[in-house]
Amino acid sequence: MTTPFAHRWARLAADRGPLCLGVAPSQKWLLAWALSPDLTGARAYCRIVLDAAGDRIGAVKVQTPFFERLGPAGLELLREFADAAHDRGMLVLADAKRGDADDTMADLAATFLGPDSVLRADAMSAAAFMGFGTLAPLLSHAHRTGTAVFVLVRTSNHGATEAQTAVLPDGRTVAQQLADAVAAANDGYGDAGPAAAVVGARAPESADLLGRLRDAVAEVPGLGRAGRDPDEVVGACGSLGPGRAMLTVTTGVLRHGPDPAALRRSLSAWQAETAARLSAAKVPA
Ligand SMILES: O=c1ccn([C@@H]2O[C@H](COP(=O)(O)O)[C@@H](O)[C@H]2O)c(=O)[nH]1
Repeated sequence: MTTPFAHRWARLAADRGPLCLGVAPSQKWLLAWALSPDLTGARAYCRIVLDAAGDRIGAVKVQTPFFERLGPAGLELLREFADAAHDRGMLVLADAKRGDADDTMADLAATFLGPDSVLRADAMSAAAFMGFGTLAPLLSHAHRTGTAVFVLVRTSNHGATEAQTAVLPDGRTVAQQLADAVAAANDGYGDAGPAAAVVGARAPESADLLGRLRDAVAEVPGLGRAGRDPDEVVGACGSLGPGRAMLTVTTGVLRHGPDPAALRRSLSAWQAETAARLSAAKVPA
């Protein structure tokens, strides 16, 4: 029997804390780390990140475009990175933000999700712009393989507000409708549903959105960004059950690279801080 993603994450979050490390070998970051902005640089970047993460971090969120731009060798590198992350006990969230018609979704799942897929991730992010129903084949595959689909509910980029807070005829915002759809997609699975959510917690309405998710795992990006108050970001996660919050930091850690010792120090500090802030934010049952 395959262990559901939600249970695997809950166990890791209890052991290693709720922190997820963003992995972004973009040309910008490779140059900032004095690496060549090509496959060689990306390979070195991955080695440094894996060394820094060791076996203490529960999950990595990999920005797939920064690997895809490197062609077939970049995809091979992404797969090697996922294997190496698994060897260190981490879960891999492929942040591909994909969405398409439903007849493509089984193939998308076969590309990204699970040990028999091309890229062997434990989860991927997906957009429901073509209708939440188009995600059904992806969710079924995720259920079968113990993986998860992180649906974009409220993203952390500034430009997202107009589309995601638009009000629907039933009075809910687009983001609220998506959060409710994630919760409904997990109906019948208890606390082990394959639908998860991305909720950038800087937005003032994020606490409401997180509260709508019921048992779904929520990835909360944006920690460590200038202008973001970690208390505000983590505080919004107070209503999530144990092992449901996945708190992602990218820039906040990467800016300490490429020195592995500095990266490790930053990761440890974020790990301790997020765990403490999350437990302080918990709403008593
Ligand atoms: O809505 C968003 C906005 C940005 N990202 C990606 O996250 C990292 C930056 O993360 P920070 O923790 O805010 O530094 C960058 O790679 C963006 O592409 C995202 O996933 N969602």
